[in-house]
Formats: sequence, structure tokens, C-alpha cells
Amino acid sequence: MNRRALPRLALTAGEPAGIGPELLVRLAATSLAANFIAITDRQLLERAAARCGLAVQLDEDDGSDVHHRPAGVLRVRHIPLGNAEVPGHPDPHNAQHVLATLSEAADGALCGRYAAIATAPLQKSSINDAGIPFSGHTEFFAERSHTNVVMMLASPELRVALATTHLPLHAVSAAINADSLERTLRIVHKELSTKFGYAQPRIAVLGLNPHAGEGGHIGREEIDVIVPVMNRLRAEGMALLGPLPADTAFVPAQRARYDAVLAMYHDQALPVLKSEAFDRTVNITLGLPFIRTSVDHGTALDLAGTGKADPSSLIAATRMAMDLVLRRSP
Ligand SMILES: NC(=O)C1=CN([C@@H]2O[C@H](COP(=O)(O)OP(=O)(O)OC[C@H]3O[C@@H](n4cnc5c(N)ncnc54)[C@H](O)[C@@H]3O)[C@@H](O)[C@H]2O)C=CC1
Ligand SMILES: NCC(=O)COP(=O)(O)O
Repeated sequence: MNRRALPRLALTAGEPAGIGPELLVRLAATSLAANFIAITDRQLLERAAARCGLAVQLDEDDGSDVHHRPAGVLRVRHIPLGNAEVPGHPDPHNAQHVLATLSEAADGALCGRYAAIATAPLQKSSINDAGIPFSGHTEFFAERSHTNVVMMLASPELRVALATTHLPLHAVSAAINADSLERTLRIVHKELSTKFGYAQPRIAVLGLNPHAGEGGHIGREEIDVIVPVMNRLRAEGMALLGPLPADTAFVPAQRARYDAVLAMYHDQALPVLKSEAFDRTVNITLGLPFIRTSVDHGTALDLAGTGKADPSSLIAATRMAMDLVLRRSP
């Protein structure tokens, strides 16, 4: 019998003191048909499994093919912690460990060692507290692969891409210029078509200001930047709607008119998604030369160590990564 090898899916555990390690062992306990390779510290996973009351078999990753993964089996690429974790209390001495896991995942995906990456949440502030400039996985993977990317969060009902990601609010307006907006819309348009199967994706673009600027009376970014870029791309045939006022863009009548939304900043649209589908939303980085998905939530330090964290978003992220791998495969 000539069965295909299961796709090699890299999993990073994120912040050692957060819920990430527990989510990885809960994912391993499912029967999802993937060869999961956890890139993290082996003992960290053993302690997480004990906290969850789960028996998990941790095998060193030797790179060999796997045709069937029994539930509870997880391969590991061991990257040692700096200090043993204290759940709920991130330790900046582990920042280099966290970054080493991301580097291994990115470099491995770039050279084909992994078919895709799914990431558990990390604590950005702990990496910053170690004196390392860092704003998120999205920016890290973009830099590592020398590409322009777009963060998109997707539930089964709604997809929201972001024109800017992890910026202080006062810096958002200056970061939205004609070049960056056009580049972002091109990436979103292309990937909705290549990865999500929309032949002619309909993208709603949000305004930056209340009431999308109210004809220039509450801000001029729509008139000076957003509309000219949209008109240029419409002339090429892109189906763009807006700029829509963000406060009404998500009412049912509007939602029927688009396949995805481009929001101008992180908190303009993510609360809509997270309030209606916190357990079903996946974060996906568009524009990378490899597939990377992630959870929609953070490190939940209040729950870390209790074994009670809900793995649904990581499971959804893993399923999406596997679907994208299968869609890409000949
Ligand atoms: N992909 C990533 O690496 C992300 C990392 N973060 C990081 O997480 C840190 C904490 O973020 P917060 O804003 O506090 O949001 P959070 O998502 O960690 O927590 C918000 C609330 O949701 C609950 N929650 C989160 N995930 C859960 C799960 N899987 N099961 C059950 N309950 C869950 C928490 O217990 C808390 O009550 C941030 O400082 C940020 O650095 C945040 C978002 C994404
Ligand atoms: N709210 C989404 C988020 O912050 C995810 O960031 P990243 O670490 O995946 O770039």
C-alpha cells in the first residue's frame, strides 16, 4: 500500500509561562491527521501534560515520514528553556528560547522541512523586557523571509485583514500611505484568490476616521490616501467596497456585500471577530513564502498552569494550515 506521508506541521509553544504548552499537548491528544513537530523544550511539554492530566508520548523528531499518528503522540525538536517556567509569570530570560523556536520554525518552513507552521501565543512584552525589539510573530516572520505580509484573522463567517498591526494608535495615520495601502490590498486580493478560492474577491475597505471622515470634516485620510488607492485598483478590476464607516461595516446588510474586510488598525475590527467567534477564529499571515497560522487569543496568564485553557482556536488554526497544505499539494 502506497500511503502518503502526513504533512509535517511545526508547532511553536510561544510563551513558556502562558497557556501555549498546554494547548500543544491538548492538540496532540486529538486524532488530527498531521505529523506534529513541537519546537520547544521537551520537559516543558512533559510538565504541561502533567498539569492537563494527559498522557502524551514525546518522540524526538528524526525527520522520517509518518503515515499514521496515534492520538497522544507528538514529535519534538528540543530547544532548551533558559529557566524553568513559572505558569502565569513570564521570565525575560526565556526570550531567546522563544525567538529560537520561531527561527527554527521559519527556517525549517523556508527550506521545506516543515509543510506549515501553527503558533501558540507568546508574550510580546516579556521579549521586550529582555531588551529585544519585537512586535509579533507576523513582523518576525516577514523580516526572516524578507517579504511584505498582511495579518488576517478569519472565522468561518468573517475575514478581517489589517492595514497596520502592532503600532501605538498615534502612529497609525502616518503608517497608512498610498504605497503601503496598495501593497496590502494587492496581497489580500491575491491570497483570497490563491489560498481561499475566491475568483474575484470582494473586499470592503474601512475608513480610518469616524464616519469614514464625514466628507473631510472629521479627517482627510480617506480623501487623500484611501480613495485614490481604491480607485486605482478598481480601474485594474478589483472589487472594492467603501471606504465604509467602521461602526456600521459589520451589520448584516453590509456583510452580505463582501468576502473580507480591510481594517486600518488592530482594534478597529478584531473586537468584532473575537466577540462573536473567539474559539473559532484563526490568525493567518498572508504574503509569506510559507503557510503560517495561529490562535486568535493571547497567553491567558490568568489560566496558565490550570490545564483549563480551551484549545479550540489552536485546533482551528491547525486545521486551516492542513487545508492550505493539501490545497497546495499536487
Ligand atoms: N499570537 C500571539 O502570540 C498573541 C499574543 N498575545 C499576547 O498575549 C498577551 C495577553 O493578551 P490579553 O490581551 O490579556 O488576551 P488573552 O487572549 O491572553 O486573554 C483575554 C481573556 O481571554 C481568556 N482566554 C484567552 N485564551 C483563552 C483560551 N484558549 N481558553 C480560555 N480562555 C482564554 C483569558 O483567560 C482572558 O480572560 C499580550 O500581552 C500579547 O503579548 C495576544 C494576542 C495574540
Ligand atoms: N491580535 C493578534 C495578534 O496580536 C497576533 O500577533 P502575532 O504574534 O501573530 O503577530
